[in-house]
Amino acid sequence: MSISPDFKRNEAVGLDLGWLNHIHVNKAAADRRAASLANRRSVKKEYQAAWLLKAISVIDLTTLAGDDTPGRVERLCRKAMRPLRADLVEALGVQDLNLTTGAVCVYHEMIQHAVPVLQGRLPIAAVSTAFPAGLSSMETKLREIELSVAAGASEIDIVITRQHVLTGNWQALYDEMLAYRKACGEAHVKAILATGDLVTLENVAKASWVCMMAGADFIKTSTGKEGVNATIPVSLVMVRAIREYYEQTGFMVGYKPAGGVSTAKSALQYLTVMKEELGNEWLEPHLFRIGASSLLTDIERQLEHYVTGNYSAAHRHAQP
Ligand SMILES: O=C[C@H](O)COP(=O)(O)O
Repeated sequence: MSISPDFKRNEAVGLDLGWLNHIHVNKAAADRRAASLANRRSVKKEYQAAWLLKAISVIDLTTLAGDDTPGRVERLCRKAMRPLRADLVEALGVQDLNLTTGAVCVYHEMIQHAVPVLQGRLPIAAVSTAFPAGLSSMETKLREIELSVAAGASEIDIVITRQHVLTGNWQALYDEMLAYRKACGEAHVKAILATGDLVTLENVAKASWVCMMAGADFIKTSTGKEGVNATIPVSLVMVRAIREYYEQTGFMVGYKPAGGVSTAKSALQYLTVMKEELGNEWLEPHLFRIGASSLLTDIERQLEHYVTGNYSAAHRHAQP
């Protein structure tokens, strides 16, 4: 991650149940705001290409499939380092940008195949802690984090234990998150809330707060494996929690919508949410990522249309 030297990493501030008791989510208002974002053109047409390039720079280019192979991961890494076809880079006149995605995101076992291709030029995010359900022993999950960091991951995407949220056991969630944060050491930790499993937006808000209070560097919506993954209403709740946490503590926590974000249009909506709710500072890769496996293909297609006026079939674009 390119982080400015004075960036102050979030630290555990202690579990304050008083903050949680104040949380109230107006679901109807969140839904209305989400609908207004979906219905309006989020970015003026003349700026769309620039915004799509920005979107590419914050993608955690992901492959998290049971049939992942070393070859697939190596292709993914090469794509992450050169996410746009050379002719499009030239036509857009953005050779000097040296555009890359924000990171690649893989299973622990695949880190070893990403390392030689990326050679430290891009962060490797690993999903550790028994992704996606997280239902292994704590000892196993902490060991997995340590092994992922030792193998070369500089970002760890952990999954929380959903039952702690569903039973209101905030102390257990705090303790778990704190232990993960400690096991990560210098590696940054993204807390996956699996919001599709959490039933209410109030639970999403409370889980966001507890994970931030326990030192999460990012809060992330989903594993991509829940029935419902990233949505705009959930994002509004989470980014507002990030804003309030910043107002209370001075710590800037990052946000990562993930799962089902596959169109350029939806990426622009998430960028708009970040810009309007948190401001331009939160549009940089150290504070914003989009976890996605197929989004880049659609963005490349839209940029080709911008350059040539035509769409080519999606299969013509290199799939990671
Ligand atoms: O963390 C990222 C997600 O697992 C990717 O989900 P996706 O395949 O729906 O883009």
